[in-house]
Amino acid sequence: MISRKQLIEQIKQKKSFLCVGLDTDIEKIPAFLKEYPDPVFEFNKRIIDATQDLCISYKPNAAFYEARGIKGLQSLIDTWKYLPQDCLNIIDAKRGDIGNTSDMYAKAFFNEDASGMSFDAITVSPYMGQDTVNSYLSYPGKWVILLALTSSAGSKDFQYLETNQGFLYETVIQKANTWAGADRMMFVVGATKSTEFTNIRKFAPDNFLLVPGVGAQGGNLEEVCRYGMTKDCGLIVNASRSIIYASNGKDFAEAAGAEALKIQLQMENELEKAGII
Ligand SMILES: O=c1ccn([C@@H]2O[C@H](COP(=O)(O)O)[C@@H](O)[C@H]2O)c(=O)[nH]1
Repeated sequence: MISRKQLIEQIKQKKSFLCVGLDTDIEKIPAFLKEYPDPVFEFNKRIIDATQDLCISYKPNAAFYEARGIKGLQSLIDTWKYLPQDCLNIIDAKRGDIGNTSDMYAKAFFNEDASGMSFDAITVSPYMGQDTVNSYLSYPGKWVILLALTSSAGSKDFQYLETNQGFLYETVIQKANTWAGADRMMFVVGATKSTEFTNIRKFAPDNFLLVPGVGAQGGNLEEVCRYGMTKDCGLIVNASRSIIYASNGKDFAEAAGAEALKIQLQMENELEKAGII
């Protein structure tokens, strides 16, 4: 469990607001790891060892684990157990369903006694409304990270539709902020949408934003910070492929560490510019 206060402290202490995405594809990891009983866990473990001083968050994407059935679930459980407890550990699951089904999703990812895992935060789709989000909020101290303006090209299909209260994504943010405070609710905003951050801050002045899309998707970290950073930082910027697949050789963990360090140094610079550290 990590509170807003602890998150802000971690950012200042580590001079970083980096989230390392564990989108671990068994087809893409170095061949020599296949000798280990669980190559995916071994890969994640070494990535975590190489990056934990440089980031404040980890985000396994559930799809990469669920796609491998029982073995994948075991890799996810073992990875969760290995994640540093001072980091905000996010399961990127993008769930959303009626209440009793959401209760089961929440149990799967938040209730260690039931499933063997208890992440600090989960990504959730807002499409089905408040009753479908309450299940996650009923776990004290856990975070909901609601999809608002995604990094995908298809974000234009629905998220920019006009509603009585502006674009649909603006309505999502305004409504969801009546469901929980900025100590429990975050929003996903893609780094590829950096020019929208000024607008988003009108509706989400205090919320942390989970920002995927730097690295492999080409988002610009400096612009994200210019338009999206708050006095507490307010940003958790994710990079997955650019870090974890920085090398496909024996040096993959070292290369991941070097890539994470590059981003952390940029972040340190941005935090200094903003007078946060
Ligand atoms: O709008 C969104 C929401 C989630 N994602 C997820 O973030 C990572 C990005 O990975 P990269 O390799 O750094 O591109 C991945 O898990 C996506 O599912 C997103 O990209 N955009």
